[in-house]
Amino acid sequence: GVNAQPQETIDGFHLLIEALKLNGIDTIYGLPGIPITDLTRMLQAEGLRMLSFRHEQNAGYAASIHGFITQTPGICLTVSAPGFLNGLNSLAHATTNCFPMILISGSSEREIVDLQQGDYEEMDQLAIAKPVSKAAYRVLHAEDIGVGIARAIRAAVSGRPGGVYLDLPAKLFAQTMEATAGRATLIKVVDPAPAQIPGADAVKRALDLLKGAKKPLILLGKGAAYAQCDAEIRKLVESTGIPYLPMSMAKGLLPDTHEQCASAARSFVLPEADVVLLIGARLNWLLSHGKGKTWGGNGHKSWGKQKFIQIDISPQEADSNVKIDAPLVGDIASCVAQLQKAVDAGWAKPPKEWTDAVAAKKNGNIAKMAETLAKNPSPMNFHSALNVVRDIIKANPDAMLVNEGANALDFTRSIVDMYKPRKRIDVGTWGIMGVGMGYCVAAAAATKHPVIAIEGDSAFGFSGMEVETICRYNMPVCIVIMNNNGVYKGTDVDPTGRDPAPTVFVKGARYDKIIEAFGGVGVHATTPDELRKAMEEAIKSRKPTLINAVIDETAGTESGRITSLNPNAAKKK
Ligand SMILES: Cc1ncc(Cn2c(C)c(CCOP(=O)(O)OP(=O)(O)O)sc2=O)c(N)n1
Ligand SMILES: Nc1ncnc2c1ncn2[C@@H]1O[C@H](COP(=O)(O)OP(=O)(O)O)[C@@H](O)[C@H]1O
Ligand SMILES: [Mg+2]
Repeated sequence: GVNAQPQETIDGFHLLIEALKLNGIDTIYGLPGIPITDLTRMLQAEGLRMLSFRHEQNAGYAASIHGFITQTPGICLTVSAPGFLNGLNSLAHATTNCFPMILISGSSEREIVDLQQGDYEEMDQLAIAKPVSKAAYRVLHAEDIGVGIARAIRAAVSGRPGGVYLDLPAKLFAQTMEATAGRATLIKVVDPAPAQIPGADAVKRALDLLKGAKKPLILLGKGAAYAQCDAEIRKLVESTGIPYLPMSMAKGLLPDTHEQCASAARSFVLPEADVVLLIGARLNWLLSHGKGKTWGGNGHKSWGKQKFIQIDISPQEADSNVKIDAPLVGDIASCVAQLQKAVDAGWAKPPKEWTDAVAAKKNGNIAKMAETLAKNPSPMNFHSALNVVRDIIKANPDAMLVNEGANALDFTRSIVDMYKPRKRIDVGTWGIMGVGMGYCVAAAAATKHPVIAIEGDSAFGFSGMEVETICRYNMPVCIVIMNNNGVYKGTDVDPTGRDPAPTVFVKGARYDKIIEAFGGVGVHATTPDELRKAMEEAIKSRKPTLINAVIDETAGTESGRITSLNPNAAKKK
């Protein structure tokens, strides 16, 4: 017949890119190589932001925290086998922390993998990903890419968010199909994180318990921050008048300076409270599993009498550690809305003796801390350095705060007040070191706000090479390394005299020189004034900056706040 129009075709590369764009994905964190190098070029050419890292682990941490900040899955893209394995840490981190992310890795052909015939970077990646992910899928045919992306997104963000693995064998990308038919296979997911309304009976049970409390306490977890119903949460806290404790990444949901914030009285309110309302917080190790000394311990008058209400989207979380008297299963926004209705209908504030007792304890501790912060020892210690950081964050409440280390983490969490939600992003549930620089890239890419990273010198070392990445994209990141010359402190020695101790680093290390290699601003700060000036300049200039803050080597304690988790070595005979 007449010369038929050549059929327009579409290949696997472009079906994948169009499926991502169709679902509002605009940023990819990854590292090029076989079989995805061309994919990274095409993603960029098609208008997605393709952020390329120096180690896939950091790209993965970036993707995981992108998910926490935006409620859309962060995407990490890696090559097969070694690249995939480097991404696994962050996939497990995302699943553990309930952050939505998708790890997409190229892989070898099934025929060769399944016969173990020794393909280039051969590995059964799907099988290896399953145990550390919330869900894991593989796509073999181009017409299934639309379903694969839809399933991965829905699995990542619905219910309890988590890490999802999507395995794409190399041959998939070059497959082609007729373009119109191909595009018809793509799915734009509808309502991927549906509201989960709590049952009326569960709401009533929770309210009856909370109404009757003499010493109620609200515990806000990172789930409450993730839910992005900030005004509703603030209204519930303020309209009930109940004191609240924010977990690390829930800080800023209400300003830490809020009169109902009980952080400075944590060790008083946990054992004393008679009813505890958990909102998006698990009673895991961070809360001493809801029992033991932290909660009053055996023999304490509240022992075994405390009642728990738990708002959580996971129906299985209740009773994981202690009996939950009123599980309220649903998404936080829906659960808080139901509770608010009852509060609006009339609510008695908690007894004055309770709120006064909390305030007295809190104000006493704040006064003590103020005394410590006012000291100006030389060399600087964590307190005098963080007193500066505290002022900088107060003056720049929109800045993102990345934080990791042991003392560098624990002191920052208690000294640096946060004023807005989802600004403090840190090691999370696992206490994992190495998230810092990946988090900085994602925080800069996902929020456009300036990013301040307070890093232990050991913690920084896990991802330090990404300083080049931060400079390459010219990101407004100000890294402050709390350089106490070691893991926890810098004073250990090798009793045999042969080597440096396993916990110390090069004396007087000049980390600030590293960033100068990539065109960034390096500062060596030995006083609070030098630190303040350098941070203010970095915020103003928005130039990538690394400040090497020299901290007293004796200032830290082993493992910071969690010293008790260290096993006791048997006493030498
Ligand atoms: C991946 C990984 N490796 C090792 C650790 C163990 N660890 C390590 C190695 C820390 C570093 C502490 O040293 P730092 O310099 O970062 O902080 P401070 O000196 O301020 O305490 S904190 C901690 O729990 C970890 N949590 N995660
Ligand atoms: N939108 C949501 N609605 C309800 N629960 C949520 C939501 N998002 C996350 N969660 C829950 O929040 C909890 C977060 O707990 P966790 O990570 O232990 O916080 P933290 O460490 O701050 O205490 C998880 O149990 C998770 O299921
Ligand atoms: Mg250190």
